[in-house]
Amino acid sequence: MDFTTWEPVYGRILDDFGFDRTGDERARDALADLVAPFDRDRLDWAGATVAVCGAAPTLDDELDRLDDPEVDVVVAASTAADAVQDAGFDLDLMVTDLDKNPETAVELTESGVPVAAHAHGDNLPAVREWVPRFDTDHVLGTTQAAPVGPVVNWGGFTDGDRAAFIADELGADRLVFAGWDFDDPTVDPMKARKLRWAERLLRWLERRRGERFSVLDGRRDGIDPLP
Ligand SMILES: Nc1ncnc2c1ncn2[C@@H]1O[C@H](COP(=O)(O)OP(=O)(O)OP(=O)(O)O)[C@@H](O)[C@H]1O
Ligand SMILES: Nc1nc2c(c(=O)[nH]1)N=C(CO)CN2
Repeated sequence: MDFTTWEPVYGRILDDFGFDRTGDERARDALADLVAPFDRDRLDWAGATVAVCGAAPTLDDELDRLDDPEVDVVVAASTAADAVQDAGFDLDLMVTDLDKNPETAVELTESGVPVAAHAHGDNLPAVREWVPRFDTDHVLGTTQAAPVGPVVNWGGFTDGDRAAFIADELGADRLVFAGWDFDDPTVDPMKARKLRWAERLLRWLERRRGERFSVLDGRRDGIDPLP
């Protein structure tokens, strides 16, 4: 997705949360100074079935979905990367805003697994602390503001839905999901609100793709549509 398509939705997210666009831009610029252009051809997922793993408590019970022979690529959001690896599955990409398990991201880049590292207005200290520790060859810098230099914006807000937008941008043929619970009673009110947005964004993405994400089955009527 290009920024022109993303920007109106981004504006609604900023309004809803009261986030400051200039804060996102400042973090983006700091990230741009720390990363190099990422060769997207190394992640050519054209025709692939991509499993997008979220970090809901249900993930452990759903990891067997990764055993499906149809799954070609595994992407994990934030702490889902640890669960996926602990269960013995190979990871193709970790997507993170560095707020929970940045050590995992360091280890992954050191072993040649790409990490999509996100900068936003509320994680600038983490960007400054952790991105310099990554192996730069294996970092894809992302922003939710306008893309600049090596930092891309292919859409998405929370780590998990951003992972789905990245898979879409990289040509995935089908997206399947593990570890998603939009109604998770264990999350705090801010996280619950972010999950509402993740759900809306995935609905938007599936409509644009002409796909039906099983993770949204039974929920579509209750989702406030995006353009
Ligand atoms: N019930 C859930 N609890 C947490 N994350 C969930 C849940 N369901 C889906 N997810 C997805 O899993 C991702 C990773 O969650 P985790 O709590 O590890 O990360 P996070 O760093 O706090 O994520 P974010 O900063 O994007 O909110 C979330 O970004 C979200 O997209
Ligand atoms: N400015 C800002 N942007 C975000 C934030 C956040 O807390 N602040 N959280 C996100 C996912 O957790 C994604 N983007």
